[in-house]
Amino acid sequence: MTAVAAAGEASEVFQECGCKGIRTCLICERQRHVDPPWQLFPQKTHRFLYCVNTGWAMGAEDSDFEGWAFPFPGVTLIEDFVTWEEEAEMVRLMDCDPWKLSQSGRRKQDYGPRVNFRKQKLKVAGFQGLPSFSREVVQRMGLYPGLEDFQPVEQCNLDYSPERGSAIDPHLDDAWLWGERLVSLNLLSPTVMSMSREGPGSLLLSSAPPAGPKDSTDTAIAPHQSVLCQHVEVAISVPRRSLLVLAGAARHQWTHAIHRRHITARRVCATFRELSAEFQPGGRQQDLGCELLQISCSFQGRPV
Ligand SMILES: O=C(O)CCC(=O)C(=O)O
Ligand SMILES: [Fe+2]
Repeated sequence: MTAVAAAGEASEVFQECGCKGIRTCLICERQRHVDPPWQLFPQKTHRFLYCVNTGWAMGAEDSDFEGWAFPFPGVTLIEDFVTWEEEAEMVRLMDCDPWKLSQSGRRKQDYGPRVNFRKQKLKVAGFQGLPSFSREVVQRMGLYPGLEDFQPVEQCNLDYSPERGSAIDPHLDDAWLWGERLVSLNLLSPTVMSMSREGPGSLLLSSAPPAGPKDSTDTAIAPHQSVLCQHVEVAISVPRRSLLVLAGAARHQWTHAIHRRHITARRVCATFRELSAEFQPGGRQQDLGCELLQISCSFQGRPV
């Protein structure tokens, strides 16, 4: 047997995770005796914390920009979206179905059409809709301002654990098939969604607004400064049982990620996605969109 064949076989034998390419988790890092890539090249990051009351990103304590802030539109956080009992029942039902190994120590269950994003192709066959246990939570979403017309056609459950070193690298969600709002329900433990923007770019900072309600801040007279920075990160604290909606700039201009250090206990997240304009009435693929929507809201789904 050649060395290459032996190595190939060995990696199959040891493959207990779903990592590929540059992605790693604690399991494969231990087996391969490697460090995670993000530890090799630490970069200077300007850290901000998202304030739910003002909708601003505030310079972190003891950072270069403490006391400074900038508006961070496109984030909605709804606390206590499900009760403790609903949370327990949802996770119990999810655990009745198998979880598939995924990248970076995550496990996954997907209820949606099969999609090849690179080729922009999708298959309806096999998709039976969202699971029945989500009917009530999806209906509840429609009661909140900004979500009245939200009709998801995909639910993706992700399971994170500190033992596996689960995380999700900074990324933007697809915008060919998936629409404006990304809605995720955060279950079992709190976490932090890290929004980032790679520079070089300038940031227009104002002296931090008071932590009052979103529209009550008069920033016109506040001191301003424009700063050039390479790597900016805005941390959004996401409580257990809350619903996080990303839209607008938070959806399209800032990547989102969950760092390993922000998974401190088992966390299950259910992300709901709607169709893009291309698949909505008036769009080029409206018929396909209509078919997907009908299947989705039958709530007879099994994981695909
Ligand atoms: O776990 C999360 O909250 C984010 C998941 C996510 O970004 C994704 O599935 O695209
Ligand atoms: Fe995402």
